[in-house]
Amino acid sequence: MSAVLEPFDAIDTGRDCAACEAGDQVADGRLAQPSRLSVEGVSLDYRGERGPIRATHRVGFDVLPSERFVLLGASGCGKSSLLKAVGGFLSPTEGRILVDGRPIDGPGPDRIAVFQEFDQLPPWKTVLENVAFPLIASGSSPRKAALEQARHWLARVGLADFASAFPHQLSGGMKQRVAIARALAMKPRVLLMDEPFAALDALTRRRMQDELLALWEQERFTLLFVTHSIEEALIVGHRVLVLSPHPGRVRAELNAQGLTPAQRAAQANRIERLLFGGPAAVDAFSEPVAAERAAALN
Ligand SMILES: Nc1ncnc2c1ncn2[C@@H]1O[C@H](COP(=O)(O)OP(=O)(O)OP(=O)(O)O)[C@@H](O)[C@H]1O
Repeated sequence: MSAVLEPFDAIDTGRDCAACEAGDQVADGRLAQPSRLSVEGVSLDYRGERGPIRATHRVGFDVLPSERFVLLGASGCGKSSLLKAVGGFLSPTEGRILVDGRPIDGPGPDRIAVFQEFDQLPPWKTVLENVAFPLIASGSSPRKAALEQARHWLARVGLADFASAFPHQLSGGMKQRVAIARALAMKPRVLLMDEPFAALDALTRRRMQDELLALWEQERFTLLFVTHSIEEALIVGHRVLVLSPHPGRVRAELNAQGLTPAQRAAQANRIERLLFGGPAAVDAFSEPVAAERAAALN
């Protein structure tokens, strides 16, 4: 198998990604300047009964400002753990995580997460209160301004008419839109999404992916998105980091931007081989990609 990269395998360093250079195109200045996220050689361990459980082993990647970056891998490869670590809820055993060159020190409003669960919204609060609550609780905005911001973001996700509804009155997709509005209202520098659409039916999931991309077109936030769906990774991501099974290690970093349908199908096949095809696939993809990426960064 040839180790030569085809054009759509080339690492996207952001130079041909208009969006990645669009830190100054944030709509109305409503979101904070998108940040660069660097994960450097991060190993994550949990305390198990019989000693530490290694979730990821020396994982490294860079997410450029306004880039959509996807972590893809089988169940248990450490995707959520990486997101928790970037969120500041889990400290690396080795390696470090930086936002705009500064090591993170615990959770912060610059990194906000949206999860898969529908019950991430307190059920006793209205939709409007749910979106405004973190702004008020964190002291980011006084109540009146927070409610205004919340209305703005609800309109952005198409839920202006549901401000007074309670979460149980919404569909799964609508609840996820509320969660996205709530996250974006905090003006994060990096938006973290952990399988946000995994619990939705196929049609709603597809629509939500399109809506997320449309929202990103307007707001150009830096996005770190976790999924175990190859299809979703190629729809959502500019780049996709493929992780090996437990403990997660980087198998390859692949371009997912600007692909024709045929290229996307080929890329999906490659990812499938990377995930399930054994060491040959690693030789064919990981090493040249890693080398090219290193060269591009130096
Ligand atoms: N709180 C915890 N305590 C002990 N081990 C944990 C804990 N959370 C995760 N792990 C272990 O760490 C590894 C990685 O888990 P993680 O949830 O990050 O994987 P994942 O790729 O997100 O999986 P999934 O796609 O199923 O959500 C797994 O082996 C898991 O059992």
